[in-house]
Amino acid sequence: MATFDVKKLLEHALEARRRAYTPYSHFQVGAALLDDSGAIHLGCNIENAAYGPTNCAERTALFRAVADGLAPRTFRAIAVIGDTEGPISPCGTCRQVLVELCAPDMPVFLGNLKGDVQETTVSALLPGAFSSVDLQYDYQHKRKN
Ligand SMILES: O=c1ccn([C@H]2C[C@H](O)[C@@H](CO)O2)c(=O)[nH]1
Repeated sequence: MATFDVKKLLEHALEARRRAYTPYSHFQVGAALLDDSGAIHLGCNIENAAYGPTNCAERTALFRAVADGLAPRTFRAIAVIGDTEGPISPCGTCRQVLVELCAPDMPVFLGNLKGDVQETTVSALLPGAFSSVDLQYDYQHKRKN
């Protein structure tokens, strides 16, 4: 049982979605990231005429939280919402960034406008991910083992 309000987190993701800057795809996505103090960090997708620099909602929320001083891997959950047929499916780049900045067992709630919600985890979204472990990087001491 989650010790936080999943419905509220999804509502925040929906609110974040309204801020999306999507002149090219017109596909708006919102994300809400819960930190260990209970604060929620919002993210939306922000597109670009060159397409490649587009930032997804998930990465916007994660990068914003880290830039605001939150320590990576201390987050408790993330909710993502888009206007998809089933629960939204994060892109490969966002899955890799989730692996980098969140604990493997952190819950991820994927929703859509119809109210479908799928609960998964960071590690389930990207099995076999390349990570700091592969670099033999000691994250705690910021040096190679
Ligand atoms: O999980 C997802 C999937 C897609 N997008 C964005 C990227 C782009 O702006 C638009 C269409 O791919 O949706 C997200 O923000 N998150």
